[in-house]
Amino acid sequence: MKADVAAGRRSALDVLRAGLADPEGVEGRLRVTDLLISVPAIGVTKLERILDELHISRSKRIGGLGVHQRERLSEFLGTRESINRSRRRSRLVVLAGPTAVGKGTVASYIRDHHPDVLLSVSATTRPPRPGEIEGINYFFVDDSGFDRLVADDELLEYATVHNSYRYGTPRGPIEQALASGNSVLLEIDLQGARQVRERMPEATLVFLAPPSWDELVRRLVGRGTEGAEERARRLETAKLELASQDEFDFRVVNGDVAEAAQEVVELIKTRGRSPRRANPAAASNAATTTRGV
Ligand SMILES: Nc1ncnc2c1ncn2[C@@H]1O[C@H](COP(=O)(O)OP(=O)(O)OP(=O)(O)O)[C@@H](O)[C@H]1O
Ligand SMILES: Nc1nc2c(ncn2[C@@H]2O[C@H](COP(=O)(O)O)[C@@H](O)[C@H]2O)c(=O)[nH]1
Repeated sequence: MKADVAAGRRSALDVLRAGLADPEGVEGRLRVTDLLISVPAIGVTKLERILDELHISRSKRIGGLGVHQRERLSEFLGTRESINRSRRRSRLVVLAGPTAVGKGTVASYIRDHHPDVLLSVSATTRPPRPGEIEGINYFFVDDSGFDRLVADDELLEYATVHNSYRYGTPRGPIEQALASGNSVLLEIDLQGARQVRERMPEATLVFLAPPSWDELVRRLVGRGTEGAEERARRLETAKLELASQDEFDFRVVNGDVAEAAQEVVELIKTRGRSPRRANPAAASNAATTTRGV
């Protein structure tokens, strides 16, 4: 029975209800500690705190709970289950990868074709490029505006990218979207991806890889938005980013924008998490998802 709860085959609330209905039955004789510890993400430390908050002693069995203890435990498990349900439905996916690989292009394609996925809009101290729109591409702020966002803890993560400008992910819209069961896509750099992993370990990290180094350089030069010095700086960072692929859950090669976007959307919409390591197999010209092994 405990194994059923741990594996998600039966909810802890169902077991509690069965135990209360039949105090002498199998569920009724189950200790509350055993019930709680079988709930995913409740470990020994949390267990102590929860028992204290519910005013239930360690030795209590479900069938022996008093009226108020029953109410408190039912409410606790009910709330926990509804939070878990909404977390299971929603996903946070981080798309990272070297400069000019096409992160922004793939992310915009997803925004335009999959309006159900929230594409996070970052704050940055970088000045707008021609055609970039405030609130769509970025929230453009000056240094003191960015300092304020940091001081007010309004950013989920932030970093100085390519040793030049600061970029950060506003926390509020993401928390709102996840709480209401929607999926969120962050298009950020490697430092930011690492911070998100630290703060939200349930996030899925996707590495967008170029078909080849030469193609990456072609895309950067072809975009024409950076001078030679800035391009050189970005390519230096790119080498470090390419070397970090193993930290990601999945690797998608951006050969064709629509195909790469489709691969990312499938990762957003499907459930299972991968083991941590992405396979840095040779890149191909097509979008290719490589699962962690
Ligand atoms: N699959 C693709 N095939 C050919 N060109 C592409 C592809 N994807 C993106 N590009 C082009 O590559 C250039 C860089 O793309 P984009 O600006 O989206 O990269 P990025 O990863 O967001 O870069 P950065 O990290 O520097 O902001 C753009 O000119 C874009 O049109
Ligand atoms: N850590 C973060 N990195 C971000 C964020 N938004 C964008 N980025 C990354 O910055 C570089 C440069 O972007 P560009 O628009 O100036 O070319 C790129 O790698 C983006 O992914 C963010 O919120 N946090």
